[in-house]
Amino acid sequence: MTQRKTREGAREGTQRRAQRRAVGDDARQTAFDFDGAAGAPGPADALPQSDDKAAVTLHSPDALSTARRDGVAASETAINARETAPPSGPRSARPSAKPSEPAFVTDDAPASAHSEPAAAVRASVHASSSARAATATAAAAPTAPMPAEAPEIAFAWALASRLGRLARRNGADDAAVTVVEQITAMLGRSVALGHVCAPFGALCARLQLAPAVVRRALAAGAMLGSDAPLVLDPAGRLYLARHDDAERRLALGLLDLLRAPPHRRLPPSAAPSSTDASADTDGSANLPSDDALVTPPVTPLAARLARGFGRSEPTDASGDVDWQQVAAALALHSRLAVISGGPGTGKTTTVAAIIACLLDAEPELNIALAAPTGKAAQRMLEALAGRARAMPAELAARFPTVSFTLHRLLGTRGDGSFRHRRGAPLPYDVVVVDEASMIDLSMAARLVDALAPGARLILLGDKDQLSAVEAGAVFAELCAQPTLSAPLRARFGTALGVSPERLRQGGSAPTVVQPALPDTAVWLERNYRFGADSPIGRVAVAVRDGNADAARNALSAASVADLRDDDQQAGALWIELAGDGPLDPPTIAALVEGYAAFFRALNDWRRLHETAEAGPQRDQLAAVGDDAARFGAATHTAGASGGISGQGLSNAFGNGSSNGSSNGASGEPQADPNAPAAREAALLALFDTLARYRVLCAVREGPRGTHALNAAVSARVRGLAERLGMPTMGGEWFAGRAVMIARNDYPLRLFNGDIGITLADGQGVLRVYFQDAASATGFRSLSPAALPPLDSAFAMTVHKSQGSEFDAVALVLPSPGVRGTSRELVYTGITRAKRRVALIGARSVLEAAVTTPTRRDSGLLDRIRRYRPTDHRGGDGLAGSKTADDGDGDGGDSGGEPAPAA
Ligand SMILES: Nc1ncnc2c1ncn2[C@@H]1O[C@H](COP(=O)(O)OP(=O)(O)OP(=O)(O)O)[C@@H](O)[C@H]1O
Repeated sequence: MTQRKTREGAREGTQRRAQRRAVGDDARQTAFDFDGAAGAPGPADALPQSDDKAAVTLHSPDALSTARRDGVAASETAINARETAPPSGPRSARPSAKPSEPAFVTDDAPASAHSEPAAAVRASVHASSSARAATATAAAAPTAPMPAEAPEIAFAWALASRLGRLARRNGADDAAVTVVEQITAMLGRSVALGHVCAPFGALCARLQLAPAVVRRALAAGAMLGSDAPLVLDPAGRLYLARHDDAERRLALGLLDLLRAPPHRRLPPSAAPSSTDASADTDGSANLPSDDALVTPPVTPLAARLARGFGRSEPTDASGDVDWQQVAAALALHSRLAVISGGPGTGKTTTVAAIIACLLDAEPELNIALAAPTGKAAQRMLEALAGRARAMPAELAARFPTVSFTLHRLLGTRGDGSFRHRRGAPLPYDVVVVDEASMIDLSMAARLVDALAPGARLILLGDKDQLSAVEAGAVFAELCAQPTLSAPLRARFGTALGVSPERLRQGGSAPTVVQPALPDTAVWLERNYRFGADSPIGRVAVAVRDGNADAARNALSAASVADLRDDDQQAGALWIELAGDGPLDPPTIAALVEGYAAFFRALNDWRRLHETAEAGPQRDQLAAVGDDAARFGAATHTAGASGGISGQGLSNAFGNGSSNGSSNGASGEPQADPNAPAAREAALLALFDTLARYRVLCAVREGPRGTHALNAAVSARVRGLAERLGMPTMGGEWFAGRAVMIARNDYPLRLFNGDIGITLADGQGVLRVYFQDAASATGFRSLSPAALPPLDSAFAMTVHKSQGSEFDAVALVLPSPGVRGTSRELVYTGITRAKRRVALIGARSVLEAAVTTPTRRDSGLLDRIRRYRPTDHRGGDGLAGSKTADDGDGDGGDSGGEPAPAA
């Protein structure tokens, strides 16, 4: 008996794990967590191997982001997984069963399958063959080879296939399974494109099926309800359960942040006593003061801000509203501050002032700096360290000295869970996150969950940049309506000496509907770096505003020859490229020459490792220079060689000015080659010069994608390395190859986006060098064979460039007709440039991108509004709202959707 129960439990456990895998859930995503109710876990190998493999490949968050980034590769992975998945039901109903079978078409379902929903489905389906065809094309994956740019189709197909099988196992008949497949294919496609949810009514309309029919089919497959893979919310949004769970936790967490004022994590006995709010002389005596809990004695807000910003006067002499100060005041007041601004609008300046104000009041405050990528985290730390140096020494000494990636901050474990979460919070009083527009929904929920009670969260970012690769646009949503309540406007207006009426922005006029999260967001719109008349600033604003004419006017028409300008004159260039094929050789040669300073630094490194006399080296260089000069002459005259020009190469290798290398790029090396300092200086010069310039692409694939351009640039660099006698290894490794890590590797402490440079070590062996703040030298090197997946880094996607800045950027638009550009992408690419940006492509592509903003479906703000009214129930009001929402799976059936049509 006991044995039978154990076997049954094991079977049930296996089944439940299989279900969970089927929708790509994992132990962290608890909304669809069967374990609480499951029997004893079954043997791990109970599932067919192919089933396991497919589920893991297709649905882990990493897989989805990889799918979106990797185009063909991901599609192929998904297809392989689909094709290796075992059959699970009658052949006629399996979308994956037969390549030639049109996916998601119900006509050939067996007649015996007719249930009531099946009959309705069948009737609708017969009436809508064109809709079926459209659906199969747009959402459900075709069985023909996938187009390279359609990883979302592969994901949609795989999800549909999984959930179709799950529905069948749950007892749905063929027709209901077909509906499940169709609707989940469309949902999967939306999710893969970054939406958190999809409008159920619109999905039904596209299928030309009544919502009631679809709901009954979903119910027949046990797709909705407790522990089910899908959730339909009261407003008619269809979610994957894990996204519903993440959105719910995030909404509740954000409301929780706003419910109580900030306070420190001090034990009660050590906590400072409260201070009378009336001591605050800035006119806010009736407001609950943030200072009351944390800062005895309270300093007037105006004085605090003036000190934090290092000004003698609190108010802006021009009489304009100083939104940096407003943002800082908000961050001091509230536990949540969302500060959005483009590059150069003063986000770093503002957050430095906020930290100074907080540390000034509470020297022991624990502050964490974090960002979604290692690069962005490092940039923030360096920028803040720079600001701290201008502050009083005792204050500067208390500034944070480390920064984290979000994964590191939260403590990613090998099994994919996180050390810090609700119940095991982060040991910080303040968490500052830069580049927050890159945070997806799941990470945002985890971050908010992991905050200590009373801790503050300060999010910095640019709402107009690309959103996260994964589902969600949390940052843009949170700062969509930057609205200050009347009491705060009064308080801040008094402190800053401006009328409260002027403290409105983003169209937050009095008539605007109440925002979901007032008193949390501020936009910084004045650009202190570019100035109103700078070409980069003008074109960035025009693109941001969707004004294609203004964008065109702000760009200067240029030719490929202008790209060769090694001095990288400031400006915003437009280089028209007709046709849709690969870039022509002169254009590629010009793009390569952008790396001239890097090549000079590379040559310095080589010289440090030469054992031969200087004479032969110069001879060798001269020979290479001659060779290239011939190439260059051909390029200039015939315009077709694709070589590096004589001018470019002679600059690159020591005959030109030495603006690339810190240890003297021209002539002989100026440092003792055996001194570690000389090696470090040469390495630093390599990283510095590499960081000055980058070729950015909208897409990876295609003739104007990163793969093609990396191959073209790499071929040139490799050729140079060979001619200089620098080592190469196999087909892809050569001295001078710049690489970018494509996947986090925690044991190696390498993270997605980390940049390395391949160089010969003292023994002439190729190693990849990385900057490493933890190392005494500032660098470390690893064997190429030890590295996680990587790409060459001479050309990178705009997505990958987020969080980085370069002096000069060449932004290559895709060929006409290739999807992948958007307003946000072009804006993000342009704003990576500090001095010069060159846009290269077809006019039609630029115009289409500028006029195509990205919109992401989400229920976050609605959910916050929905949960909010329960706030005044008292006690754990927000938790009460959770209960109301928990029933969404079933509740959705009754709320938000029209009554079932007969
Ligand atoms: N209120 C101000 N008055 C004058 N100069 C300012 C002001 N705020 C910022 N700056 C200057 O503008 C430049 C850009 O500021 P900051 O680095 O803070 O902007 P940012 O938004 O963090 O830029 P990025 O996103 O590119 O890092 C800096 O040189 C800074 O000193």
